[in-house]
Amino acid sequence: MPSSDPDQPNRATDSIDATDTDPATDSEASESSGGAPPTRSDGRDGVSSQLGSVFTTGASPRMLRWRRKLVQINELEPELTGEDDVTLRKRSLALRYRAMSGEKLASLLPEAYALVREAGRRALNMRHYDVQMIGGICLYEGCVAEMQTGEGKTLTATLPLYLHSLSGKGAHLATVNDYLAKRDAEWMTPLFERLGLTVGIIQTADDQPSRRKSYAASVTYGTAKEFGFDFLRDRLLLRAQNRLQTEMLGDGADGFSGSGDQPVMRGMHFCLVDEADSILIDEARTPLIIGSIEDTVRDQIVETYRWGAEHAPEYELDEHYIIDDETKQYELTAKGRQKVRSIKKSDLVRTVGLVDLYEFAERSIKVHAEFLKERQYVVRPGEQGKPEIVIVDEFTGRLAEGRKWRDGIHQAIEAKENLEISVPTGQAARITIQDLFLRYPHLAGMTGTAATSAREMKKIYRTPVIRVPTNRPPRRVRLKDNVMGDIEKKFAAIVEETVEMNQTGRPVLIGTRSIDKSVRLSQLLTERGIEHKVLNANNVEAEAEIVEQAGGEGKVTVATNMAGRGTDVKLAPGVESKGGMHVICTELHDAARVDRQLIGRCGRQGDRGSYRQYLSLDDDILKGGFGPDKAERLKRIGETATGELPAYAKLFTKAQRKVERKHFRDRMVLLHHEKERKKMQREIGQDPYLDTPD
Ligand SMILES: Nc1ncnc2c1ncn2[C@@H]1O[C@H](COP(=O)(O)OP(=O)(O)OP(=O)(O)O)[C@@H](O)[C@H]1O
Repeated sequence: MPSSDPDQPNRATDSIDATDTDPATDSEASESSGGAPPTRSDGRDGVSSQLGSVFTTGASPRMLRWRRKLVQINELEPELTGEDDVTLRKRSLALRYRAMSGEKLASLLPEAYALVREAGRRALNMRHYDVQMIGGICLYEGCVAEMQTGEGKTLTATLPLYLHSLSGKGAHLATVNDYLAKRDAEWMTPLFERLGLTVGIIQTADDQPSRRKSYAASVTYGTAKEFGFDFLRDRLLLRAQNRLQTEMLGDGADGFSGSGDQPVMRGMHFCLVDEADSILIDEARTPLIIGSIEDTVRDQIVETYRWGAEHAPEYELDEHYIIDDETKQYELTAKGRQKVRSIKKSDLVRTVGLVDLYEFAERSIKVHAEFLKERQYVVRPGEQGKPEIVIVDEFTGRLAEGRKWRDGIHQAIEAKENLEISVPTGQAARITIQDLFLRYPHLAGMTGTAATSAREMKKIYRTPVIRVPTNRPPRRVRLKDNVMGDIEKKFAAIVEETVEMNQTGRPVLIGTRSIDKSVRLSQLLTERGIEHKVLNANNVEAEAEIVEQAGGEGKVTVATNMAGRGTDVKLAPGVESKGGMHVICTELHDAARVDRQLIGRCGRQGDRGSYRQYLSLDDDILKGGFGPDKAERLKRIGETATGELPAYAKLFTKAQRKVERKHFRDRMVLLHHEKERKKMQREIGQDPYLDTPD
């Protein structure tokens, strides 16, 4: 559905009022407000008591509306449970038919969600909890659902993916890496298959035909990056085939003529972004760029220039070519074209199309006849001593440094002079992650830690952030922050705490801000004889495995905070009764949500767990927040101070807020500039994704 303004598509969200999550709220407050134990239903109206607490007086109209939907879904359950697999599938097909005939997805939601829940129960032995249904409804309505880590985002995602796929335009799930895309897709495939859906997985190494097949599936899992590159490649293809006329064609999904190569995507309809904070906020500015010329094509072009130059002296005026009096164009005669076809060619040149070869020959002949060394140009040593062509200005006779002839003339001269041929590699297409996701008419996100970026999400993507209650009351304990004078004292205290925890058998996870700090801590732990594993962002698959095992008895893991993201830390038997996992945060990050991500590794799904934040007066965050002068003063205080310094604790969160605000402003400025650039380009008839400045 092309929207009138391709950059501001109409979202499926209802009126987006104040966010339900207050970014300034102390996140811990909600963690302790657990409520009732995990029961399936409180027996009153089929809604679990866990949710009951959410819908008490003061609940927003939106929440009350969702609750009514949930009741409808739950009412369908007994009926569906009694039906066999074939009937379930038939129901699913009937829903698809209704959606394709134009019935509103919102009206199909209760039955669709009840079906997905039943399919999950049968195929995966996982019945969506009521809180997951609420998460699913919130995602369908175009929100970012903040669900605590370990609450089952993977299963929740199946709900909106299924519902949106019914309209037959595809539903995408964007993750942060190939590994997670594959793992989640394979995990959820049995559920989708029960309902007659197909699942596609995009991996970086996939070729075009297999990508096309994956996008043709009902639901497609892949990384944000691959979705972006496929969008760009398709757009380049459409332009090459003259099928992309104006930006107003939207994503080019409609009206293909059907000849030649086909794009791999069949449009961008709905995208659910996993780890939304990381993809939509942290990566927002990352540009995805496709070079205009691939290496093999480049080699082919270079060889064809050389082939042209080598044979140019053999062509005779009037016999092989003529010069148009008016346009001064060089044109091959029939005999000239015959000559082009018959002269010897290397394997690479032979693969060039004939029409192109004629053009190469004509250009080389023109250059041979008209462009004379020491007249129109000179050859001089350029950068790094390599000889290069410098144009002689025809009016002033001076050297025009840095200027180049266009339309391949410059390269043809380089070939004639046997110099290195400067085939441009420039950007052919470019899009930022932010722009990419703004192109989806329906966008939603899931994350464990969006509360701190709620304002930004809403402002940029118009996706309100909704905190979804946990299925089981969280029992994560925050231990008092520990402020030390400097990093050495801080690390020493961290090692002591690790030793103590280790003696009780509880697993410890230590998060650092950088790789070198994780290496330093690892050294100190080794000196104390503590066995441990170190993780940094090198091998995602191996890391996922280590993180998974980090919940073993007496395990110590040091990790940069991004390591092993999206992987479930499972507590080994017996660890829970010892107090669960203990997480040590060694420093504040620029974004509070990164800290919360680390904290979320413990106390998953109602498990016990604890964490402590360590800080020191020489932490980077102080410099980022208050500037070098104040940071230096604090550092000096820290150097002489001994013991804990609790009076300074508040300073750190203040600094973090300042840094967050600065990053936020930067991102808004980028958004503004990008918008202006695109507007300007459209006004002059350019494509903002393909006509990119080099
Ligand atoms: N409805 C359910 N019934 C039974 N088990 C469930 C259910 N939902 C989730 N789980 C289990 O909870 C665990 C965590 O699920 P998942 O990995 O999707 O969490 P997550 O929210 O994505 O966590 P993270 O933020 O770390 O990525 C899984 O082991 C899954 O099997």
